[in-house]
Amino acid sequence: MVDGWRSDAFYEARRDELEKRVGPRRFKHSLGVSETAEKLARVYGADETAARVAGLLHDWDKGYDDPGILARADELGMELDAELAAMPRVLHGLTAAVALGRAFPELPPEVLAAVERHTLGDAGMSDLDMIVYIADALEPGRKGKVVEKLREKIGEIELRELFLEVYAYWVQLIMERRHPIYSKTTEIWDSYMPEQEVYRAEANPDPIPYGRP
Ligand SMILES: Nc1ncnc2c1ncn2[C@@H]1O[C@H](COP(=O)(O)OP(=O)(O)O)[C@@H](O)[C@H]1O
Repeated sequence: MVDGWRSDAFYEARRDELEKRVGPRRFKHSLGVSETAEKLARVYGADETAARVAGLLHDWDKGYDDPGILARADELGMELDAELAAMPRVLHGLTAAVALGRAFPELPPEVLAAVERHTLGDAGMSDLDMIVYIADALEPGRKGKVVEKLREKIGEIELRELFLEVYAYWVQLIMERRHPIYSKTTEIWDSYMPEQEVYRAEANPDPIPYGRP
């Protein structure tokens, strides 16, 4: 029999608690993320149980309103810099990772990391981190043409490529909604880009290279 955080009993108990912590729409979304993450883990050869559990728990703290999540971070002893303190909507993954780690010490760090990184992403994300990030965007409750196109790519392209496509889609969406972008977003993006060769023009004998008027 499997016990601890990998057991069905653990999953079912957290699922029932989650149902009381968030609204019905968010609860359904979390079940969708859990299922999608498990499927992605199967396709990409990652730990299916870890993906299923991290997907279920990713929005553990999403039930708090803006002042509530700031109070929660404070209660947990988290020190937020001024930028994050001004972006309460992005904090629920960060607080959830700390809170879940304390409430359920048997949860492994890789599951907590995936919960922590599901909103803003990070440099050096693990396969599991990417899987939960992708599942959050592509679970069956998310609608739209772009989402459908991205869904079709599951298993067709590498996990990292799929993650980058989903990340780019989300950042674009945030811009379209005229929401502020977290300042480390470009740094995170660049960390996945191959090193660019710095363009250096050949020394040109003509000081006005594009011709004289
Ligand atoms: N790089 C970013 N910069 C600023 N806001 C972001 C960024 N990524 C996501 N967000 C915002 O954070 C909020 C929570 O996103 P997310 O955690 O992915 O969704 P959910 O918790 O609903 O599954 C959304 O309002 C989203 O637009």
